[in-house]
Amino acid sequence: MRRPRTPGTTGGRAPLALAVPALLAVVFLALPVVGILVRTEWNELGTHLTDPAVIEALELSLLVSFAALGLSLVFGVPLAWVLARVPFRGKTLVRCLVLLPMVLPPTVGGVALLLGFGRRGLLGPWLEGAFGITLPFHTAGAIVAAAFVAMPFLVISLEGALGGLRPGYEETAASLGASPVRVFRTVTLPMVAPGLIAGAALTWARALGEFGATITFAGNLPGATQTLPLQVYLLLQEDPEAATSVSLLLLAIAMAVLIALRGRWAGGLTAPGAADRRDGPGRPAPDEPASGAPASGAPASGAHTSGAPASEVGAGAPVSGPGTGAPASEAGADTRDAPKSQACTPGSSVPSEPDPLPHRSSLHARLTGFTRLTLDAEPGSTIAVVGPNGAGKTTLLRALLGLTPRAHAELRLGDAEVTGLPPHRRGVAWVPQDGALFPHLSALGNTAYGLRAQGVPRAEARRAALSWLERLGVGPLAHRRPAQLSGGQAQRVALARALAARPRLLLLDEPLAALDQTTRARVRHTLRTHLEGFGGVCLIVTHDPVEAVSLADRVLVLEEGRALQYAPPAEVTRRPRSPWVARMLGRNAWPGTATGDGLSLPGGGRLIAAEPLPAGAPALAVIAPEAVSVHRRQPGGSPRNVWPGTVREITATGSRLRVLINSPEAPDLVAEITPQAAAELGLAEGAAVWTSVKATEVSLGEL
Ligand SMILES: Nc1ncnc2c1ncn2[C@@H]1O[C@H](COP(=O)(O)OP(=O)(O)OP(=O)(O)O)[C@@H](O)[C@H]1O
Repeated sequence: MRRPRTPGTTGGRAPLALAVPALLAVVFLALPVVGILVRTEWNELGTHLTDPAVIEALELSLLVSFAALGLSLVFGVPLAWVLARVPFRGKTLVRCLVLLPMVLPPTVGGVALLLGFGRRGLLGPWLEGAFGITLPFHTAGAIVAAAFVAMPFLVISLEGALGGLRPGYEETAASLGASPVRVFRTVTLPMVAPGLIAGAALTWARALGEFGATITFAGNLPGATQTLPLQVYLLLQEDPEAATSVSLLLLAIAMAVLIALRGRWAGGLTAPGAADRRDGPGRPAPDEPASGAPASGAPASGAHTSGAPASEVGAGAPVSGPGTGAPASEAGADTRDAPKSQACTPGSSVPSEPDPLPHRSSLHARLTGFTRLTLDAEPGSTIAVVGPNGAGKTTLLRALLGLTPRAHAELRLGDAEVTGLPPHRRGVAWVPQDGALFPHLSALGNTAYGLRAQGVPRAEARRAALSWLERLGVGPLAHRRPAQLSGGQAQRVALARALAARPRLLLLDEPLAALDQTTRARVRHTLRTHLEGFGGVCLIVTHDPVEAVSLADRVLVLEEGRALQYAPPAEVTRRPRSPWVARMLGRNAWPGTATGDGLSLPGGGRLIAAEPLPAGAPALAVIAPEAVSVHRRQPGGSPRNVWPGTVREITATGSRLRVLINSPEAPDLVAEITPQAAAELGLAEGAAVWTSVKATEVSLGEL
């Protein structure tokens, strides 16, 4: 069997024109190393390396290199973070400064240090006068010289790792209540650990081998600044064999560091987050039913649809007001005073109930900037946010979190005015599209994160977290890392983590987008069940009409940052206010201008409606696909709207067929018919047909 070709390899022999210089390069690099190995007097090695002067230099080298590493960590880590995360003018200049010691000849670096920190340098007299610190000819000087040349390795390596870390992790941590310092300590640092360790190792190795800047700036004083590389230089003149032995020691240390890193720094450093979710929520994977998971096959729709009146929608105008009678508020009222165990989902096996239910909070938000709308919602209600790509759904969520300058939200949650608060103090939990589970924590650690950030003791936080995981049917997976969870399981853990943080407002960004159809129905059911026990307001961004209708009490339709409609799902289904939302709901939607008897279409056609609008108004006609009749011959009789057409596409939806028909006299029309009817009509793609729609089936609404 032939071995598969590694991507990026030629799969054959290297051409001679490349192979020969490549081989010469290897020889060029290897020869000096071989020279040391060959010329070392192995029987004298012990004597040379145990010489008191060598031991003293080795000790000094270790002290200097570790102290330089410490300095680099203390100053370099924050510098790398600022460079990676904070936009500021002059960043390119700062990056050049960081890189400078790497390209500058070390002796020039030493001269520069003298002019900066030396006795007659810019800062030297002040250091000496105020603190009594003299750097040249002191160990402190050797440390400064080593840190100067070595710190860039740490900064560059860590900045690269931070740049590869998606901000979603840190933003989610903040939304769970973690302060910026806590986020840095518990999320950022662990996730960039490989880059940090690699950078630290190289920094240390570079500091250990430092020569030029040290001898120029700090001098060559035995016991104070004479490190091993300086000792080698000295020995080379007095005792070349001993110099070779000490060189071998430094060579061994350098090789050990490189082998430990295994090429991680030099191009092989993978961005954390790229490999951390081998098969996380981003992967559509079957959702193994965990024990305790709610049974599938439960009804997935119609839980919350209601006939609550549609409220007025418009930019800057409240799209809803408290007390609009949304059904969730009624459901919420049922649970408001109920004991916790009753408020929880019936049927979900919850062994213990250590955590209180989240706060009951209403929502009042007024958004300005790219998003311009006012939103009011009752405690316990769920709002589906829908709209075409670029409508501003994510911007709305990020504005509510206080994470974007593109839109500003004046936000009140219950009695709390949170507008001026930073994201971690708002009580707004966010579940991004991919879940953003922290890859270095188990499902339990992830779920306990918010409570720990809020100061809940570890044992209590973990008990509450386990309870939430069990509620969501993933308790048995508590000790798995995110990479060991299927897409559906990871989504449940992400939801448990958000709910466990006891938010007042819950933001779910396409929570089911990554799941396959079967899993989606099951997770949707779980989600709906658990949202029923949630006392705050929940916003769910979705592109899925079933999700919008089955999960939400109200649907917010966005377009270009404005609210086009904010109404219960039944109202949106019956009277969609935009062609996009009508089509999302599977309806035919024709925009046009109202006439005395129906609609005048932009292409010149006409549509007769039983209940016309005042003439001249821009209007949208909505026709349910089931109301479209398909014929092989021109129909006579009562239908007032009849068009000739051609079948363009036939697709199956459940037990029915959707037939897309083009017509020269009208916009595209979708008809939904039974397979039996299609067979009787002999429908096939390209078939010539007639379509008809009764005037009473045309619903007209103002745009
Ligand atoms: N950081 C940004 N800077 C400038 N424009 C942006 C930025 N982020 C988003 N936009 C723009 O703002 C608009 C709204 O974007 P947003 O991501 O909120 O849309 P969305 O409704 O979530 O879209 P989708 O369904 O594709 O996720 C888009 O036109 C987008 O190009």
